[in-house]
Amino acid sequence: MSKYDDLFADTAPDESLFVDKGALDPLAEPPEIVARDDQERELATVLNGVHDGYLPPTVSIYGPPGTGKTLTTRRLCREFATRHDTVAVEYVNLKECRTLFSAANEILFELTGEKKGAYEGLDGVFAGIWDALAAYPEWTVVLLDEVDHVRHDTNYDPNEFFYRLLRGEGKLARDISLSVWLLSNELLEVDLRLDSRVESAMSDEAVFFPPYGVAELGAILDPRIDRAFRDGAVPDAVCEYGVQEAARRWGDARKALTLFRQAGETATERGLDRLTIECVDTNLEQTEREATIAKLLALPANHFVVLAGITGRDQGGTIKQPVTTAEVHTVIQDDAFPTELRLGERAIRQLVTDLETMGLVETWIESRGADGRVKQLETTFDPQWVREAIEPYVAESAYLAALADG
Ligand SMILES: Nc1ncnc2c1ncn2[C@@H]1O[C@H](COP(=O)(O)OP(=O)(O)OP(=O)(O)O)[C@@H](O)[C@H]1O
Repeated sequence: MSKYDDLFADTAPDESLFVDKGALDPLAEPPEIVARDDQERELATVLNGVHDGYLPPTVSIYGPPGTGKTLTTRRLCREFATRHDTVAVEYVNLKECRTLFSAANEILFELTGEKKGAYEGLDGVFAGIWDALAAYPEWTVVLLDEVDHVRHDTNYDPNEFFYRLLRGEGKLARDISLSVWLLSNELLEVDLRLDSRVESAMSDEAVFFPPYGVAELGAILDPRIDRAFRDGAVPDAVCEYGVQEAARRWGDARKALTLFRQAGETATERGLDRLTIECVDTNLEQTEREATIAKLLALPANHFVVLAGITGRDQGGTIKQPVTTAEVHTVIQDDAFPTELRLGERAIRQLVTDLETMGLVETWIESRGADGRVKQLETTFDPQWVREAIEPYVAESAYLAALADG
């Protein structure tokens, strides 16, 4: 017997509680969308506008992560398009786009399978988009997912981008009927601080996806847990407990699926023949930690600097929270940022508001008697996680580099 026979025998999942772990993969398309009847109806009503000769120039689809925005919107549009030759749907994810140019190029790529070189500029890319759409059916719906990811880049003025997309000359000249559906966590007008020129070109059509409650998460998870685990491996009480905790903490289907996968892995590692509440508890924190760190890794550098300032250490080396904006300012003002990028108190306040909107920071006002009222800041998660996510940001600032060394 080679050592690999032993190794494979050792790691073979014969004691596993799973029969089809893939059923808990959040990326796997579920056969049925459940618990989103209201949103499906709203979206279907908008699409049916083609029968009256109208689709809104924009539709905002917004809500917190893992609430089914992408799944529901894509499926509904696809189903509608297969029933109507006059309608085409294209899906573009802008998550990786760091500039206005790359975002536009990504749309072009979806339409044509090709991208333009940088020398053709934004004008060249938009010309390509209008050329492509001229050959499309009468109505085109373009779904722009994670459009909020590109917002803070120095090269990116969302106003410029949206104005071209909605009012571009090439589009108007060719009478192209384009409906741009914007998927994001926040309502874009608020989030991107769009100017009135762009706002007037957008419609106020919006569909909100709220966090899932217990009953909704249960309806999503039950069939997938059934498929994923061996018969009897997930007692009802444990299933209910996990669903309740996932709903109370997150309302996020993606995290809830991950929680049950990890809890199943824990039970298997421990040689148990069924999932226990303890297995779920062990992974609640773990799931939260992974999801938060993923969020931290996607933050623009300035936001991360402020967050690091909120989780600075005191003289004794322990992380001090809560802190005030002034304290954050003091901590990070010695930074070796180029002067023009150094963050003043006003910029810090704005960044804190962003972080609060993203659910990473909470703030409250404390009365200090004669000293007046002071705003206090605190992370909504274990501040130590900021240190765990620091590596990719280290080159951005001397302050972060010092923290990473420390
Ligand atoms: N209503 C639902 N019915 C069945 N499965 C669902 C439902 N909602 C979410 N899911 C599951 O959760 C996964 C994540 O959902 P989705 O990607 O649509 O969330 P989202 O709101 O677009 O999230 P984000 O804002 O992070 O992009 C889906 O791929 C699917 O597996």
